[in-house]
Amino acid sequence: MNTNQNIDMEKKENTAQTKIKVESLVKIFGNSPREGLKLLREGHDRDSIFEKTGNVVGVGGVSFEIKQGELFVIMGLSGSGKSTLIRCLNRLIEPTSGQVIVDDEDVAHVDLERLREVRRTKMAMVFQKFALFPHLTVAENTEYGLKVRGVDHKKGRHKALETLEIVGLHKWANRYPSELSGGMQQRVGLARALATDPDILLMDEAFGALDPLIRRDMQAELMRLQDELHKTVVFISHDIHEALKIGDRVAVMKDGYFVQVGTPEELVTNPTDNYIRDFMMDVNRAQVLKTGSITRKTIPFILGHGSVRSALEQMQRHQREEMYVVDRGNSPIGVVTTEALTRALERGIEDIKEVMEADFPKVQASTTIEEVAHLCQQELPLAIIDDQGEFKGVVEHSDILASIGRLKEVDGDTVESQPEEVAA
Ligand SMILES: Nc1ncnc2c1ncn2[C@@H]1O[C@H](COP(=O)(O)OP(=O)(O)OP(=O)(O)O)[C@@H](O)[C@H]1O
Repeated sequence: MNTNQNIDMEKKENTAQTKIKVESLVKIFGNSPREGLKLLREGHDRDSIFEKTGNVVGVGGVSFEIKQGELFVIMGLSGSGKSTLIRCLNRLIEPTSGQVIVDDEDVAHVDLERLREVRRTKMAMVFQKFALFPHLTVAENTEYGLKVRGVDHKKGRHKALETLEIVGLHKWANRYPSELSGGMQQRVGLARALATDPDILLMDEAFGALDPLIRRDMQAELMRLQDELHKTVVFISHDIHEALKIGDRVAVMKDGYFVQVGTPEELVTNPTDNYIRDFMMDVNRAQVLKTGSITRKTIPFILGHGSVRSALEQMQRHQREEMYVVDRGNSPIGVVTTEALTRALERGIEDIKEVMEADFPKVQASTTIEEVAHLCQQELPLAIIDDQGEFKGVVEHSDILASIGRLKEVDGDTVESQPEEVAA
């Protein structure tokens, strides 16, 4: 039995600082957007505004905040307003009203010169169609944004090669886009955006043109880059699986509005209406739910606080067959079972260290249930730790099975043990 599993899933850093704050953003297409806006404010819906004025409401008034380092996905069906919204953020499309505050500055209302500066220094966009220049090499394409900014060739080339290395394409620097596969071309698109070192990446259906397998690679690549570079990413997708897989938070958009914004787990376990519920119908919950959401809070035994006898008494009181032992920093360091403790007592062993099993399954709370499902075969419950390595509780194998629907629905609630206070 291989019980020493330590699935090391780095939890994404999500600092508290707001990077983008969008307030009541509206975009109305047509000849008389002001008239459309007036009707919108009077409470008319999209269809009614179209009938009365011929104007199309692309975005009907959305407000949201994105944190520094967050990967925020806007997901919706065709025509829901995703592209319009993301283009309003850098004003490739001029908003009709509302604010787009980036680092305390309302980008929706700065003059064109300042807007160009913001685009050059803070935001870069990655498009679905790659938009590479066919007559330029991979390195030249990557360097392009830097050249436009007036960075000298030597420096620009150095930065381009460095960035190509990050996306794994440095060996292809002197090739032309036509020699590359679709996935590789999109990596160049990504490298070109990253080369300018923007704080914010705007990605409009960036992987939409890729084959499923390559798309999966690119999703993994983006998540890896995100962990490494901590950019703020706004990612548009019409694919709910992609959205739930890569997003720290996902906004589901419909007819120009956000229907629900939440973490993938919140959307799966707590859809606010039938529209969201329908989307979640064919989602594999095990791929979305984290072990942290089914962790049973349990009281561990603190090493140094007692003897074999006191550990056994504590376990009997809690009717537990096994109990994790933590050090004074609350890190799990071993597990004891009633059987081993009883045998130790019979043999007159008093020190818990001599009885403790140090080989046990340890899993980070941010690991998905799918990733730990194979550990169901093991005898011991999983010790769940946070990203600082502190003990959070245990997951029983029945919890894993229940969460993926084989025994019963858990609906993401934390399953708690009886919170009886004991002196350790
Ligand atoms: N330039 C435009 N002029 C008029 N209407 C537009 C224009 N651009 C978009 N629209 C309309 O705005 C609405 C939102 O379009 P948008 O392209 O933002 O949707 P989307 O969710 O990105 O769709 P897709 O996934 O197909 O790109 C649609 O009804 C669309 O017809």
